[in-house]
Amino acid sequence: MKIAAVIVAAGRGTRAGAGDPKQWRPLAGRSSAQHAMQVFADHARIDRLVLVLHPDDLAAGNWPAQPAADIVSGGATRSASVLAGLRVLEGACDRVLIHDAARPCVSAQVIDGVLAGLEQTPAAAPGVPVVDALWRGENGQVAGMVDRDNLFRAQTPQGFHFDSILAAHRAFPDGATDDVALAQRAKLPVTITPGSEDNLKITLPEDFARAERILRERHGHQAG
Ligand SMILES: Nc1ccn([C@@H]2O[C@H](COP(=O)(O)OP(=O)(O)OP(=O)(O)O)[C@@H](O)[C@H]2O)c(=O)n1
Ligand SMILES: C[C@](O)(CO)[C@H](O)COP(=O)(O)O
Repeated sequence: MKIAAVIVAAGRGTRAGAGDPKQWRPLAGRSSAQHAMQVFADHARIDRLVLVLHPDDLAAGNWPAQPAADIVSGGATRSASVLAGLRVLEGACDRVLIHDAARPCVSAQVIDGVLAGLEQTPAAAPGVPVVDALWRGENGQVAGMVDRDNLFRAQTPQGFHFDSILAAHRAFPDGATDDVALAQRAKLPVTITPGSEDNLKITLPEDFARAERILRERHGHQAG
């Protein structure tokens, strides 16, 4: 059983504010992309890593030498970037985990959960149950309550039987917000596996400080 991970790092991080793209800014001594890649590189069951880069970063030679990965140029959308990563793995793996470079605090436990989920269904991904009450707002006022039962916040890595997700990407070239959404369009059953509050995606400027705190606690003095 060959298992690969595709780390998508071809976005520009516009919501994270000015400066370098979020996946390349230093966090506890390394970039977010490098932290994320290292967790997959250190995992005993992952055989190969693919890093998908923005064409500008590729042209400028802006990516970490370690850990070792196949380097691929991404597309204008997240789905296009994922497909570029999948293409280089065709015929070379049985399972693939697709992960955001902007989620630096992923853990081996979250990865293990996804791999266990893939024993049940062709797709599996981590989710965190919604615990807060949910309101629907209109013009700044509460207009109603939304039932929180059975709602989850989606995370990555999202895992798949390789041939199933490649076929889904090819069948729906217009893409979807993430690979689970695409799997849903392709009618693949998706097992929800345990996510983690720590496995945040850096999206807004305030997310950097939270990710840095988690990484410093995890790595202690080694993180610099
Ligand atoms: N064309 C794209 C767009 C996104 N991503 C990657 O997909 C992940 C999650 O996407 P998101 O948080 O939306 O990243 P950005 O598109 O970079 O952010 P923004 O929407 O704020 O510009 C990130 O690791 C990002 O680099 C990608 O590889 N290719
Ligand atoms: C893939 C993802 O991280 C799952 O939570 C997410 O869909 C990325 O895009 P978003 O635009 O920030 O929702």
